Amino acid sequence: MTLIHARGLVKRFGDFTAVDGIDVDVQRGEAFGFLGPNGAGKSSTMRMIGCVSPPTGGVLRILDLDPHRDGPAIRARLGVCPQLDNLDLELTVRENLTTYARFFGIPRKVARARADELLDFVQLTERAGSKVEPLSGGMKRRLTIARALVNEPEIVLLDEPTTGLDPQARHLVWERLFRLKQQGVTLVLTTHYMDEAEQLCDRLVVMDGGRIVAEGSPRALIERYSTREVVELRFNAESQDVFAGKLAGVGERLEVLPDRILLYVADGDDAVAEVQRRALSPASVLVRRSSLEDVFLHLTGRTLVD
Ligand SMILES: Nc1ncnc2c1ncn2[C@@H]1O[C@H](COP(=O)(O)OP(=O)(O)OP(=O)(O)O)[C@@H](O)[C@H]1O
Repeated sequence: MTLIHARGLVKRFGDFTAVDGIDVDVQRGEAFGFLGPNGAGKSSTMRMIGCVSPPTGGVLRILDLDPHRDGPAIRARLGVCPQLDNLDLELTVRENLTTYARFFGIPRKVARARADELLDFVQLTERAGSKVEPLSGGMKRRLTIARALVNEPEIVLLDEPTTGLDPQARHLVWERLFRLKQQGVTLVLTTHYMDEAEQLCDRLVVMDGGRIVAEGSPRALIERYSTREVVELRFNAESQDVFAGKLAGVGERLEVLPDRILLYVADGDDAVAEVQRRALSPASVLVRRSSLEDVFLHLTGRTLVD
């Protein structure tokens, strides 16, 4: 079943078009991602899906309902984890959940039991009675995710779920989100981290300048828009272009970045051997598999994380 259906969806702010006619379908049980750099239009799209920002144009159906007419009914079935944690600092960890539950008309006793269950799920049981302020960034984010689950939503919207977290905290959030997905919850997330998209998303769209530039599973996108391996070469010299000229014909494609040259190749070791045959001596050589970062670079000519 299609839970989110958008055709030619547009969001304008005055003369500025933030979302420029995108088509999206999200199926039940999917983890779907919007991947793109800052300003690509991801949050604007999420806010329209969350029924807190009306579309300027196009068709949008959520849970087979119309956001304009049925906003409250849709919102009751969504869980929202915004980009910035907006937890109530005056309340305890548990109270943040029980108070939020009251907005959905959940009876006090049920709310308390659900809060305890959710605190267990996000591994915050031991902090239930403490205030929010002293929690680490990762704990706050997990509490925000728990809060988004209070109404047992069918779709959870996560706007950059791990931005600003350290690597360990990110992995813990990913692991919890993966569990949620296993439980059949539909996840829709935005991210500008390609590793996050690769870890979490069954399918994603790559956005740039308000438009969708590619769509597919992480693996399909990499297969379609990149090669199997990438050789990263760094040279000590000032002029990379000179070296780039000498590398012509090695592999399928070459990208010159300010600090390195990327060779897109089927076999990295073969390409490195060819570089050596041409008597070029890079300061460092790294052979790695292609990633979504390479897909984005190929599609837009820019790196994703700037
Ligand atoms: N309320 C608004 N009024 C005017 N312009 C806006 C508004 N909200 C967003 N924009 C602009 O729309 C563009 C897309 O913003 P949006 O937040 O959707 O991008 P994003 O991909 O989510 O990036 P970020 O990761 O920075 O949130 C940006 O150029 C932004 O400045």
